[in-house]
Amino acid sequence: MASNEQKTAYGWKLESSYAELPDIFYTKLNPWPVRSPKLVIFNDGLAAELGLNSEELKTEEGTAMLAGNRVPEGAEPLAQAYAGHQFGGFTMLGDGRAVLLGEQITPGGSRLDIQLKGSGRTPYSRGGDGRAALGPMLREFIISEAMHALGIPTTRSLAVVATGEEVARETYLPGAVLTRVAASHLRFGTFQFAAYKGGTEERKALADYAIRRHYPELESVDNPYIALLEAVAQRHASLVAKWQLVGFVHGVMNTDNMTISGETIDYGPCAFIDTYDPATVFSSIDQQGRYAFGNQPQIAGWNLARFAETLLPLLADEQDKAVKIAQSVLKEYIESYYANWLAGMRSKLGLFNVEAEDESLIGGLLELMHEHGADFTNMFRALTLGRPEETALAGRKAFNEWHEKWQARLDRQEEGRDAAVELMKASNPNVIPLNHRVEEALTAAVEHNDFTVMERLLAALSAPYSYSAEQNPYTQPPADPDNPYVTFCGT
Ligand SMILES: Nc1ncnc2c1ncn2[C@@H]1O[C@H](COP(=O)(O)OP(=O)(O)OP(=O)(O)O)[C@@H](O)[C@H]1O
Repeated sequence: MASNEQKTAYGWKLESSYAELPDIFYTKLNPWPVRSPKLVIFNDGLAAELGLNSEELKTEEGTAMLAGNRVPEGAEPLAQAYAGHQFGGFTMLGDGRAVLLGEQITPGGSRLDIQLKGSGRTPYSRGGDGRAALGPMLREFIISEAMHALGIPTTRSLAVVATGEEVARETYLPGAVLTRVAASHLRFGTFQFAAYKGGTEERKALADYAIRRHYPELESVDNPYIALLEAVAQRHASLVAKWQLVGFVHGVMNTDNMTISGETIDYGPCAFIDTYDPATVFSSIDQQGRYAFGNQPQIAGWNLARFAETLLPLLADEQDKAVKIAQSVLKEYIESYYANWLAGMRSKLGLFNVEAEDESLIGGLLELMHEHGADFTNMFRALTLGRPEETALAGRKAFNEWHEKWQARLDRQEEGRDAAVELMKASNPNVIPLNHRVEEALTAAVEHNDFTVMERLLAALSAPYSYSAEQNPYTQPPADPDNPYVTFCGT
């Protein structure tokens, strides 16, 4: 048996292909130990997928690993360098409070990054303390796992360990370390770093690595770098459409928060919209609404343009030609995003086939929802369950007319009503992480050391399309829809 097929204790089977990149891309260092680690939440299902031994990891020694106090045997942790456009301005960044323990080779043969977030200072910390607060790490755990259950590509959360130390933010807060699992942590910002700090060789090394790791089928095509750009653009056309279809607001779509794999990353001031309003923002620092719900598809396009710029020397020998190639890929992104979104909206309304009037049917509903402040998730749930009378639009003449048109449209389909309802159930989640429910769970955990509320919420969120009766308490919109209830999203 090859040595890399032997598991160490706890099920670790860590490699570090990332460290084979030129050394400008990282700094090897161990996480900084914390005072008194206590495991507060652990994801048994994910551990099993990773081939990790849950029971061993939950022991004191195992928890010490998830806290960064002990490095798994054979692991060579490192902090990754990257750059990014933050709210439009370019800056050098890097893992300022995270280390990559390594890449776990799973029983299914996947290679997944295991990262500790909140693991102490690194050369990229700038002025920061390298630490993370418990509330935001639990929030990342809940939302990322909910996104996964919704079928949306995302980084995952394996565990949160409370550190027994305080972190100084506006006030003193309990500290924590999150174990994050990702297809990789290659970001658009990693390429921006390569373009800024390295030469063509470094860019090429990074692009080759990204292709090998995420798009191996492109290795043999004529120009794999054009194919890489296209593939990343297509993954984001799909990803952002999925966000829009469930009402997810990322909140900080800086280029360092966009992945080459097409996974959602960095659950900072993110949240799901309650009432439907494209202008919704959850981040208090986003005064201009740059990252508002309705802007996300365009912002992803803007970020893709920054990514494309880093690849220009690899796309074609002449700059003009390279720019034209990039522009055409970006145009395809917009078209593909819209096609994905439209197909998803059709499914949300139980429509199998395409009719010319669908766009106005969909647009008409969204306009009414916006005008009358309808709850996004509940609206589509009510339509799925055939209970239009339970929506905020009930009794309105314009909605009645819309509803009649929609019913007639459904009647024109061959597939029949039962199939339409099944399609709607598979496309409209019964339950999403409603902000007031997330807040309630985090308040119980952080302020009262009670993690049972969070565990019940996680269970309700684990099968969002099941329409089970146990989920009912988690589908009630907030009493006060004007209060966005997003407070644990700091750092
Ligand atoms: N307390 C901190 N100490 C040091 N660096 C920090 C701290 N908080 C954030 N950073 C760094 O600032 C940058 C932007 O922070 P942001 O909050 O967007 O990222 P993050 O949540 O830490 O990381 P990720 O994108 O990996 O989820 C990142 O490079 C991050 O590592």
